[in-house]
Amino acid sequence: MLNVQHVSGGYSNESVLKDISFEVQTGELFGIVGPNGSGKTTLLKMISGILPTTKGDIYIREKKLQEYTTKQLAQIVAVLSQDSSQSFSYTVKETVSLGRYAHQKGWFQTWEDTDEEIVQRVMKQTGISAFQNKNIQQLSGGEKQRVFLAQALAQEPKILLLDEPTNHLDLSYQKELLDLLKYWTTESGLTVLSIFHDLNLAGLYCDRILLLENGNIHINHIPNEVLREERIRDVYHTEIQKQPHPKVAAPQLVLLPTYKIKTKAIQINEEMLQRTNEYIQLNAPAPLRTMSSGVIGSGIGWNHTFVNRHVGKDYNCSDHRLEMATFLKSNGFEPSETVGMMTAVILEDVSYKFFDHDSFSIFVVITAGVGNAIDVSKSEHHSYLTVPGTINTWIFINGELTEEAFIQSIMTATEAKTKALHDLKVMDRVTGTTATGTSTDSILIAATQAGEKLEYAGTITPLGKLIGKAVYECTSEAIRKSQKRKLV
Ligand SMILES: Nc1ncnc2c1ncn2[C@@H]1O[C@H](COP(=O)(O)OP(=O)(O)OP(=O)(O)O)[C@@H](O)[C@H]1O
Repeated sequence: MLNVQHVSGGYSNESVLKDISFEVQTGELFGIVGPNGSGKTTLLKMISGILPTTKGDIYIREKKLQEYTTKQLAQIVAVLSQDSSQSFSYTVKETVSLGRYAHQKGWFQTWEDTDEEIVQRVMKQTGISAFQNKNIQQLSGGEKQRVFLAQALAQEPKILLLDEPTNHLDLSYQKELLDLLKYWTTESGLTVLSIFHDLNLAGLYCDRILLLENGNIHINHIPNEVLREERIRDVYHTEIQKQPHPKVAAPQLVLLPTYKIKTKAIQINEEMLQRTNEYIQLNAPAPLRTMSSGVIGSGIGWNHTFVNRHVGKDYNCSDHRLEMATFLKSNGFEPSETVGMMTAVILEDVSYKFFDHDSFSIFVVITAGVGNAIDVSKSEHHSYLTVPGTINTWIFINGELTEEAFIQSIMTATEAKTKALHDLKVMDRVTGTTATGTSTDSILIAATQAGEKLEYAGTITPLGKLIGKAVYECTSEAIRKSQKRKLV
């Protein structure tokens, strides 16, 4: 659809673009990104025919750009530029209707039913029908942006060139516009070339991204390859981190602020632990990076407060997350900053230990009841029943963990717990075999992310050794305490 071949050029004596070549296929959503001044707008101006090239050629549908008349080009290419806002005193509808110019015939322009239909349709698609009779001068930046987008769409182009189309739009219109562009490229074969400053939006929506650096193509590839951490760091000269989008297979980048509120090196220990008959609570002086399976605050996050709540054995609730959130709120906790677990164990039977290594330390807190003990290798013999967690393991680490170390911490802790059950000969009542855990165990790994960097937490690493020992000892002690209580 579009073929840019060895294009160079710029303004008067200043050459901005240097030997640029790339192709865009029909139906592609093609992103152009790059730092300020890298030549993105210049490139778009050349493709739209506003700015001449000094070298090279641009082909649209295999025909050179210069061979098109202005009107012919307007039937194929529509442009939404950054400075579209040069608004004369037109109404919204009049402004959109100007987009039909390229399709009107003869000296005396006629307005036909199809023109009206198209104008109404694009106004609806861009959400501006309601104020079609308003003067464009009276609109907000985002509303104007949508009017000029509607004007470009009224042109019924085959190629849509957009210079930062989302820069005035609020979150919902950004998403709506990009969803629409994606829909039109996928379903109607519209070809879209768009400049993006927001690399995450580019990563989320584009089929391919061209990264410009000082007027040269740094790379033209799929988003995952273009948005590599080292590449973006080098080209944009800033610290970022790449992570997968939580819902779709797209890369996302987060900025790493240089200015961080530096808290004093904190140490999580038993002085921070408080217990009532109703719950055990630990308030960290700063948010901790967490990975957990709590009823509240599960998954990966940052949390301040940790609550292990006692509930009766007969606790039964259709929405235990909501019920727990309500409980937390009514006790003065902020659910969005809390990892919350439940247990039927008497909280007095909690076991906790602090272990120190040269440069890091861990604090482990465990409640354990084994009424629900299960041998995982034979769990098919059990019916599915959700009851409050019976072994709740909290592991606080005063150190900086990698993602790998978080996951390995869970593995190491699970092995240690299983060994404790084995050594105490805790049995699965249904199968008569040694239990490996209980049916609803919960775990929390929470790290201060300050101090020594701990790459790994496998069983024979320094961190793994501490976790293994602490979890084994605390689980054993907590089980013994709760078993003793039953015998009394
Ligand atoms: N009309 C102009 N006359 C002379 N030089 C210009 C003109 N417009 C842009 N330039 C220069 O060309 C270079 C590339 O500008 P361009 O607008 O293409 O960059 P960009 O990548 O779109 O930047 P931004 O992200 O800031 O929008 C810059 O150094 C800029 O100063």
